[in-house]
Amino acid sequence: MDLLIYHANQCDPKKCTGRKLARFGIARLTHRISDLRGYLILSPFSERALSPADRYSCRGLAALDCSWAEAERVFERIHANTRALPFLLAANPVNFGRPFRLSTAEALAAALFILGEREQASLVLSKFSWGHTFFELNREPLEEYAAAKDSAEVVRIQSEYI
Ligand SMILES: C[S@@+](CC[C@H](N)C(=O)[O-])C[C@H]1O[C@@H](n2cnc3c(N)ncnc32)[C@H](O)[C@@H]1O
Repeated sequence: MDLLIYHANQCDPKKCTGRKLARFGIARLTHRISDLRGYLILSPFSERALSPADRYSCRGLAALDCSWAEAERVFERIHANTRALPFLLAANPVNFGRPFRLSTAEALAAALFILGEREQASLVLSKFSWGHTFFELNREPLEEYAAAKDSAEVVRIQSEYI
């Protein structure tokens, strides 16, 4: 699946997971919001949860690599085609153990897993020393979300974990 990252240039380049994915040719970077057209955009502010039913409804997946402090303002400019990821724990060193606050790489990998693209999900996180920890921490909910029929079922499953 095609992966696109809108990059807002707000992060420490050494720690930025989006830049790292681009360096490995796993995702493309863009600085233009208009390039996101047609992509399913991963947004923690979306009212709709991602589910396997989204699998064929987009040309690819997009994330917005920006600072968490600026995220609400950046996402104000994005209106269509957004999806939130359900309850999952971050494994990255900056937000380890925090629910919902995933790095760009974790968000893309989780979305790929839910959409049935498990090999690509593993490839995304294989570039990070903590990548396997994300799957270990979240294996059970990820399996359940990936087997859900639609967004409403994902939300129901999520409520059992919160
Ligand atoms: C705010 S940026 C932070 C990037 C961080 N500096 C890094 O290097 O990975 C993380 C992006 O991943 C996606 N993301 C993270 N958590 C998410 C969630 N719970 N639901 C949907 N998307 C999420 C969003 O696209 C979000 O903008």
